[in-house]
Amino acid sequence: MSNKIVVENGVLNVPNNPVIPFIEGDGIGPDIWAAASRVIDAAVEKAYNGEKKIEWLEVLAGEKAFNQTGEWLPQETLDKINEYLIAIKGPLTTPIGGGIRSLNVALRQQLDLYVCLRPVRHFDGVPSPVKRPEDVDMVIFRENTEDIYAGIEFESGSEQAQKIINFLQTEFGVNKIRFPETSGIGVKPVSKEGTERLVRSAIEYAINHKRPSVTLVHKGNIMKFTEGGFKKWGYELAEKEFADQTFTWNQYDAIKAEQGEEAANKAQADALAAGKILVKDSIADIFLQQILTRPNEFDVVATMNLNGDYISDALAAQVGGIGIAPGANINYVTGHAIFEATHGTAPKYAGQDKVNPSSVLLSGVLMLEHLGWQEAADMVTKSVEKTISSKVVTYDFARLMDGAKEVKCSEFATELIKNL
Ligand SMILES: NC(=O)C1=CN([C@@H]2O[C@H](COP(=O)(O)OP(=O)(O)OC[C@H]3O[C@@H](n4cnc5c(N)ncnc54)[C@H](OP(=O)(O)O)[C@@H]3O)[C@@H](O)[C@H]2O)C=CC1
Ligand SMILES: O=C(O)CCC(=O)C(=O)O
Ligand SMILES: [Mg+2]
Repeated sequence: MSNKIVVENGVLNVPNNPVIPFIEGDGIGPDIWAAASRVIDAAVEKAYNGEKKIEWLEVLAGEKAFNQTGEWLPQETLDKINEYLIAIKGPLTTPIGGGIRSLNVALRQQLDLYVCLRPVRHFDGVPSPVKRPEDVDMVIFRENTEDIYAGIEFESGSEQAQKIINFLQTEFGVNKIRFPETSGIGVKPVSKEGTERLVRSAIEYAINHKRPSVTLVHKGNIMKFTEGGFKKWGYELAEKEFADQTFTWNQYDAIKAEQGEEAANKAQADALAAGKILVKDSIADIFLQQILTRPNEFDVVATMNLNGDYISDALAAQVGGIGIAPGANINYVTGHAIFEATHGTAPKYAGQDKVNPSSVLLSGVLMLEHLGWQEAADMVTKSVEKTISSKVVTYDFARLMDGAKEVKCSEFATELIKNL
């Protein structure tokens, strides 16, 4: 039997010995990947008595790729991930202000991994800056291919920036560019198709996981045709494709305008009592306040690329930080997916065997669940809970916990394996 994962009629077919490409990553990547892969392998071995085993295949990206091949993201890496469908990666460095564009973003764009899925929940015993971290249980659906992350930017003073500014001024009468001589220019594409496939995935997830609401987060009051478009298209999609399963605030407003507030309240209450999912929206700035003050009100969150990047780190902080925040980049149509930590390369800790491997490990748990290997996934999750509850933790948690025993990244993995 082939050891390739394939999609057949929209369903993943996973052999017992699937080949899964991995990118080790820059900075802390080698430390956390070594630790996390040991735990994943041990859990799979234990859960299936050796009947299943992942055949890891290293593919290169980032500094390791550049040093070995002269390329930051070799075509062979993209080809292998394309071929084997599912991959996992450590973080990759992106220089600020100049140099290469993000390899992380490039991977998502080139494989069209349009959903960045980032579940955020609290693990018992994890130290948190908020009083009730257990109230945070949200799943972020971040659009992963559009927005200002498309990388269409022109430097201040460049011929391109000047041409665009001149064009805007002469063709469209734009007179609002405050300092036209020295402005850099960025372009923010947000499309109906891009919004629809993201919001569709978020609503399907809410239906499949029995989540009561989907919140569209946007800044549509200011960016009317990009972020405002996202909100409009999101509501339209819910009402068109999920009419029987959802009730939207858009519908609430229409009923209120025609029949008054009482009728709108009743329609919403009836819809929710019938098990429909509430599709609502929130403007991004107040959303960042409300996830802190009343996190109970939010479940599935659908948003654009930049908002999703900010929201995922902010929410991660409420449940213990990015050291424990997992993620996945998925194309639900082709079946391609790359699982990856939410955090970056934390260069100051590179090579110190110090940081928390939980983010990439829990991304591995998402991967195991995606493969249908739920037993192994549950085993890792339970071990993380047990190990943290026993107060054996890496530096990031130890500095916030009384009476904790601080261990290295590799020692934490060994403890996790013991607790499987
Ligand atoms: N998907 C990806 O590959 C991503 C890549 N990046 C890239 O990473 C580089 C560094 O980015 P930076 O903004 O410094 O953000 P990082 O996420 O790399 O690090 C910021 C801080 O977060 C904490 N942290 C990160 N990872 C861990 C971990 N595993 N365990 C414990 N604590 C952790 C550390 O906090 P403390 O100092 O408090 O100990 C660290 O100093 C940049 O080039 C950036 O572009 C960034 C995000 C995602
Ligand atoms: O690609 C990068 O360097 C940063 C990306 C990022 O912060 C994220 O995807 O969360
Ligand atoms: Mg980020």
